[in-house]
Amino acid sequence: MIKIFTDSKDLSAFAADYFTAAARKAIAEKGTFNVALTGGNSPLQLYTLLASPQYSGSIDWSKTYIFWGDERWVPLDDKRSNAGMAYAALLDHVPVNKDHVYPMWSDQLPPGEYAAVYEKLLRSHFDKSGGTFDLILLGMGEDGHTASLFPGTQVTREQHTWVKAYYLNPQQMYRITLTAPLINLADRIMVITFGENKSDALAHVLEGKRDTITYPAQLLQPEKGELIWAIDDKAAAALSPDYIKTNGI
Ligand SMILES: O=C1O[C@H](COP(=O)(O)O)[C@@H](O)[C@H](O)[C@H]1O
Repeated sequence: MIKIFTDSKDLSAFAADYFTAAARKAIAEKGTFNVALTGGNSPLQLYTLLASPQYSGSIDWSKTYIFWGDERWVPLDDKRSNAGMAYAALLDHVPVNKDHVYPMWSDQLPPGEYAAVYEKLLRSHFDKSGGTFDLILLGMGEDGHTASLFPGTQVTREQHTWVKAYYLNPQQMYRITLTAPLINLADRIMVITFGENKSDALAHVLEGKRDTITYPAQLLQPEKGELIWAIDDKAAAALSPDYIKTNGI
């Protein structure tokens, strides 16, 4: 499904409503809400909105467990940190239990070891709380990457492991990421994508020939859950009218 907006404010309000509804449903049904946050610029407005009195009061943050879809392997006070951004825009302003927040970062372990620890933590958390992620938020880069599943990387071929870390040469940094086998178990995936610089990649991802090595966002194919692309009209510019007619909501 895709939902196209002409205004980023409307897009973020839609995403905030979606987030809130997912949280309320999960908490009503099983007592917890398990969500993975995304990084980059796209979710900033959403996080700010969720922190506002209009939204923050409608979620039981004490029953909310926060994970991440991916991370740049930098400390939280580094301006590139996805978790640092989420704390500043959202988590520092809502009554979430800080012990229920699991950034993908450790200053004690190297990234590869921490990826295994993070996977263990997720498996044990899901054993206790039941199910997997109620919601995974993601973005998409102009190269068609999502989470830290970058074009041409081995991690796009992963079939079993849930969390991987690897050195991303072009960026000269480690990345840590959930992999497609775990992402696709989620009940809901929402990908937030803005801007004309993403229109070519988005058209390839949604309408092009399947090539998940070149366009890793094509890996998003939930087994049973819902996948929704919340995009602006600039990102949607290269989609065909037929595709929009068939998949638009
Ligand atoms: O590097 C990353 O980029 C993507 C896309 O970011 P955006 O700034 O274009 O919205 C993001 O989804 C991912 O979490 C992040 O690590």
